[in-house]
Amino acid sequence: MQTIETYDFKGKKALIRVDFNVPLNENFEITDDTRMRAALPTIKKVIEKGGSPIIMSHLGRPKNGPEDKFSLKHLVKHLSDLLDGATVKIAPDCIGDEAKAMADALQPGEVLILENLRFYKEETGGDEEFAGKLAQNGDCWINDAFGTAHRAHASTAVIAKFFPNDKMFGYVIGGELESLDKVLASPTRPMTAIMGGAKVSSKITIIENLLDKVDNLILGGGMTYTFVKANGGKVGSSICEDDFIETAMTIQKKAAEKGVKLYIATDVIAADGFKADANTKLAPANDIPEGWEGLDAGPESIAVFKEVIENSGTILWNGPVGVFEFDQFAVGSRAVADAIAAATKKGAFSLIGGGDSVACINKFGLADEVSYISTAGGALLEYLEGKTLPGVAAVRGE
Ligand SMILES: Nc1ncnc2c1ncn2[C@@H]1O[C@H](COP(=O)(O)OP(=O)(O)OP(=O)(O)O)[C@@H](O)[C@H]1O
Ligand SMILES: O=C(O)[C@H](O)COP(=O)(O)O
Repeated sequence: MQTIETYDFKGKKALIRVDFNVPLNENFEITDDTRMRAALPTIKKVIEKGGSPIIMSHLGRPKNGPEDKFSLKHLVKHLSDLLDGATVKIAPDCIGDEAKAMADALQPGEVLILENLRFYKEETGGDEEFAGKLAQNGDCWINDAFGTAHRAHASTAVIAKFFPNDKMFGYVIGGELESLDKVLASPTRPMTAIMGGAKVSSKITIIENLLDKVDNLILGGGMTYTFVKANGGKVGSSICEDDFIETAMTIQKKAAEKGVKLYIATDVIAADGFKADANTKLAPANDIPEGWEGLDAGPESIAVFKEVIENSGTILWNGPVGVFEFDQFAVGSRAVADAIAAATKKGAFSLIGGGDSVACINKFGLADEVSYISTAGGALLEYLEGKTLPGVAAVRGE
């Protein structure tokens, strides 16, 4: 299999599928450029080895063809800044004569971005003819979009057949797989997963699968209350998914059978509304008054979480343990982030994934103090579930 290191890029046009699906504010300014920064080593390497990078990405989920707010033109200036002022051009379309002409005319050191792939429904439809048209813009294909690797789209998977001997992973996917495989295959024990956040239903299967891998499982944030209710507790108006109470019971039973230690928040900061300036009170997690909802972990839970995390060899964090966006409910997530940083300093391997979890660690300024930050949300979780990701399989020729 080719790699960026071995491949000869000299004079070649390298089609790089990246995940530049970054958040934009109402003025089309990028509010978190983690995914763009992550792709820089791959882009720079292609340039350094004499190739011309041609960037392909989606942005958002446009449904009806081209739409200004989903245009990748909003990213051009910032990419140029990140590349120390390199010339970055944008083609008005991702396929067709004009895009091809612009790709052909690229000078050494210049970068071309093709317009949003999802302006064509053929992209998400995995259309082979469309993939072939994209392929005409380059001599090789680098897949570096880990965040989109769980999608079998034209540019993430189908395009591979047009480059049987000229396809490879970029550094983002390479790094993500290496880090995730390390967590999954040979974790330094004890291994601890912290699962919080708000998406109980979409993450509960992952929790079940994680029981085969971890020694400790911390359940916090919005994840707490379905479990508390399953155990007969009163959760007030906390986020809770009644349809998954049965699953929560099964998970607890399985954890006991497998010897996995489960730590569910025992005390919480309850609020009288989902807002930054809500009134608060400390409450037992299983006795939250009607009209109140748990929005952060309490001091007793935080102390236990910290102790477990700081004595772990491998740590996986997905989902904040409180509504960290509101400062008064960020205490638990801050404590978890600090404990992860402390454990990492002592030699633990720490991996953080998920859009809000990454925003959380960035907010606390601790991104440099953890071992690895994943650029992926859904793709990371599917990989952790043991699923084959189409974007990975396509490069490997599986
Ligand atoms: N107790 C709680 N009640 C309600 N919401 C909570 C609670 N604790 C955390 N949250 C919210 O959960 C959200 C994050 O959940 P989510 O499961 O989406 O995590 P994530 O890291 O973004 O992962 P993904 O990328 O898979 O979405 C945050 O916005 C946070 O405010
Ligand atoms: O943000 C993401 O998770 C990726 O960019 C994939 O986006 P999608 O869920 O719209 O396919």
